[in-house]
Amino acid sequence: MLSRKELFKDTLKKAAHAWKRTVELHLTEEEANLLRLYIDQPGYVDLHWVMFVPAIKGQGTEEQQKKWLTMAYKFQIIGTYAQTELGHGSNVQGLETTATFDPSTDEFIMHSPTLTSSKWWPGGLGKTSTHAVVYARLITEGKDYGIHGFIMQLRSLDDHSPLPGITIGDIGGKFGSGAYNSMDNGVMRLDHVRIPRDQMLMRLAQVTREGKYVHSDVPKQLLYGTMVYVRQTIVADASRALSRAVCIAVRYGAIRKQFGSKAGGPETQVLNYKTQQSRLFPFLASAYAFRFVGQWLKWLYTDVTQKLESKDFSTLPEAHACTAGLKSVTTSATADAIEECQKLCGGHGYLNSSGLPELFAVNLPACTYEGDNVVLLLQVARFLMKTVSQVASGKQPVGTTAYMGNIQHLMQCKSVVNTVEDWLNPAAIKEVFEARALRMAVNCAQNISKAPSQEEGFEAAVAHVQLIIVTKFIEKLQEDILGHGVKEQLQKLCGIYALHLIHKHLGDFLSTGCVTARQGSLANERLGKLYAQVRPNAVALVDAFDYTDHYLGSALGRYDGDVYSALYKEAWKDPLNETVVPDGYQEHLRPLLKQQLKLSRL
Ligand SMILES: CC(C)(COP(=O)(O)OP(=O)(O)OC[C@H]1O[C@@H](n2cnc3c(N)ncnc32)[C@H](O)[C@@H]1OP(=O)(O)O)[C@@H](O)C(=O)NCCC(=O)NCCSC(=O)/C=C/CC(=O)O
Ligand SMILES: Cc1cc2nc3c(=O)[nH]c(=O)nc-3n(C[C@H](O)[C@H](O)[C@H](O)COP(=O)(O)OP(=O)(O)OC[C@H]3O[C@@H](n4cnc5c(N)ncnc54)[C@H](O)[C@@H]3O)c2cc1C
Repeated sequence: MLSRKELFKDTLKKAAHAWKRTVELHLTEEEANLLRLYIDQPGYVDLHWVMFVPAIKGQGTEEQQKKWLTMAYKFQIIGTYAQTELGHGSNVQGLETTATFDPSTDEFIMHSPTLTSSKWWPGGLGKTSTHAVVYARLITEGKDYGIHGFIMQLRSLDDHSPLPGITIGDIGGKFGSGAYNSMDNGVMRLDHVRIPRDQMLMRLAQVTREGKYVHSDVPKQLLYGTMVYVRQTIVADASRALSRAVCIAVRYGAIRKQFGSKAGGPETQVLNYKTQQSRLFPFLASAYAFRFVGQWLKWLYTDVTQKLESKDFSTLPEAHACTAGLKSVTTSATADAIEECQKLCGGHGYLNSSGLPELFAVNLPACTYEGDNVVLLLQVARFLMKTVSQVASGKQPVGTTAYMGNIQHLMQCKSVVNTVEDWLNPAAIKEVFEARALRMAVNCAQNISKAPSQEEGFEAAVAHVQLIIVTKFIEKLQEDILGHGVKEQLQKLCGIYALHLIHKHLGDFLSTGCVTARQGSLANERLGKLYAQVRPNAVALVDAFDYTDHYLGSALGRYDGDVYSALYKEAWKDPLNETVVPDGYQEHLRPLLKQQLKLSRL
């Protein structure tokens, strides 16, 4: 087991190799990220590509982009994204770091005025990054203009030592033993560090030589643009992580046999048990659902970015709501699913050699970074409340809230489901999800009008996001899908995804009158039938993810199913097994045993 310092050094070696190959092969950002996925390290290349570069692209002027991105693409500098502080992470407007303009020297003075203003968490900040985009309160002419981004050099490019006025280090070990512990999430304090005025990212606003603050014609929300970008990538990451865990649990469930042997015959595959299927197959369906909605979200983000370039900001609120909501719902579901997949594999799921503990440790923080999942859902609730009031004033909603324009019908419709088979009808499913989401949003708006609260709407936001995921799965099935019988299997998985949500949130559907108790029971009955129908193809459906054993990193999820010899082989690799008599026996165990033996002979 490597120490944290050895783990860090090993990861730095891998990351430096990845960067070298990135430059030598002239990789694009997309390709560099794929390379990062292959080495499967949430290391330094993450923040450099995923946040430092996008922040400069989104908030820098053309001139600033030209200057800084040229160096960043060639890895002449290594950047991170320093926004969160010890005292504030969710509340960006509450950040305390200051950037005070000094007209006498044409510089900003970057300072950490309090302990809680210490930058805290930025990945790669502790030991690796030479530069950062630092978010701070811009103060000029004695006035505080709120949070803006500034490019700062942190370390010497000669010997990597911190620059004067900068105290910088690692925040210490984190949950889990692997990847995130190889990452130097850092702490940084600034003691009146001066930077040139032109290192303020000036696309959104600028400060003139005289110190005048000038806001540009782009919405201030573009300050948050980098987080929108990352959140849409996180949905794809979640679908990948979930499909890895499901692949391991399904393959192992097909190999593992427990009980059920008759007359000395073979025991039963645990994947045949209904309890195993009802716990695992919704995750299999979710893995496909999140992959499809992630593909759609990537299209939405690209479309919004193109519109922004032509100064069309009309879809920015929708992009924020969709990226925030989908990041929240998919990462929470994925973290819960990976933990459950560990349990679905019994004791062996708890072994590091199963690959599941590390998968859990690396993906659990996704519920927090890039925005705490509750805080992000409250942003979606805010967006929904604005939409409901716009509908009330006669404005026709568009995009993912277009269904709210059908308010007359959806507020009173009754589900058309009368038989188990009716629950296979995508139109019936979509209408039930639309009605639930709309009715919950309207109920929330009515409650807020009676008693305004920032925290109303959490459940309505979940209902809206789940509707988006179900809708995108249904739309995916309306496309041409290659492969004999593939569409039929995906239709079953779409049914499982939607009906397991009805089962899980039946209270919502009943309390808003979208389904009756009988229809709810028919949904459960249909769900059980779908599990049985998917069982014969479950292994094929996870093989379809096409993960190599190397990438899966699991003795339980091996393609060849040779689980027990793999577990046994892995066990002997453990350092504890380097000696048959363990270190410590002579000092601690032997004296006790000898002493007790002697006493027993007296
Ligand atoms: C919670 C936030 C959004 C609160 O923002 P704030 O300005 O304080 O208040 P409002 O809620 O009133 O928002 C004002 C206005 O702006 C809109 N808006 C908010 N965010 C965005 C956005 N991203 N894009 C577009 N528009 C946005 C909002 O809808 C309001 O518009 P109205 O028309 O309704 O007025 C904010 O504090 C926030 O985002 N908090 C989360 C912080 C966060 O995500 N931090 C991540 C740090 S980086 C990180 O974690 C890296 C991890 C490393 C790794 O990934 O490995
Ligand atoms: C592994 C990892 C890597 C990270 N990397 C970076 C990085 O590279 N750069 C960077 O800048 N940051 C980074 N972060 C920090 C991360 O962005 C923040 O931790 C995250 O935004 C959550 O903010 P917080 O820690 O302040 O949580 P808090 O907001 O303090 O959350 C604590 C609790 O309060 C609740 N809460 C907060 N506000 C409200 C509200 N208004 N209503 C209801 N409940 C509320 C939350 O739901 C949560 O349950 C990283 C974090 C982690 C874990």
